[in-house]
Amino acid sequence: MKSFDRAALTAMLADGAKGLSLNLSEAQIARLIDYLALMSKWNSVYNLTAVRDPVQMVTQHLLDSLAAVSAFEGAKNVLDVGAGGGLPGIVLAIWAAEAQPEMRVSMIDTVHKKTAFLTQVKAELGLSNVNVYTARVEQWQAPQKFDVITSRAFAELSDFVNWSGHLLADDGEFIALKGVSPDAEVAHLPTGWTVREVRALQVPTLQAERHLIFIARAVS
Ligand SMILES: C[S@@+](CC[C@H](N)C(=O)[O-])C[C@H]1O[C@@H](n2cnc3c(N)ncnc32)[C@H](O)[C@@H]1O
Repeated sequence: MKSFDRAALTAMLADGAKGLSLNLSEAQIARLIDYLALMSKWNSVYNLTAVRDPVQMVTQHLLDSLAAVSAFEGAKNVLDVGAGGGLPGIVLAIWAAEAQPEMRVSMIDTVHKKTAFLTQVKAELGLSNVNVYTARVEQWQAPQKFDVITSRAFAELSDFVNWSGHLLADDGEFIALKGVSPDAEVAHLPTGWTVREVRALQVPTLQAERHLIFIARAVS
């Protein structure tokens, strides 16, 4: 399906969310599809994703990000580094707006075109729980520290931690969204950091491995 068949995409997303045991409301599903429509519409201008087929976008972007959201339960102040077109940050914010209203989701990217798109998504979807920043994360001083810092398809774990560690609260944690379990990257984590958990994820309709890597400061 190359055209945007809203009803079919909505049904597919609702099925996938059930498969993840996520109790999404009709309003959450509708907002996620609105986001997909914006990404689809603006992709050629903003170069947001190589995935062009809306059906593939449901699986590879929406369900892939939704599979991770339960790991963020209880987080208050989340940063998505290298957010690009908003994955997982926008999906997390749409989920949290109803499920965790006290959560704020900040997104940072170096590319102005991408953060302009994120600002537009925030306005069009009325996501008052979102902040967008344009900067290199390693040079950025945030208004406050974050209790969770996440990324998907951003960098090796050592770079992720080295470049963003100054933004993490003392008792905070990184949650990296990865494909196959990145054992070599885990082995090369910089001193002072420890992997708390590697959690395998099952993404409905996606025939590929997915893992969440939880990293915290090592206790000395
Ligand atoms: C492969 S994309 C992934 C985008 C999104 N997370 C996703 O999964 O679709 C990596 C993103 O990281 C951004 N990026 C690269 N280096 C960065 C840095 N030092 N600070 C902030 N963003 C950076 C790029 O501009 C790009 O949008």
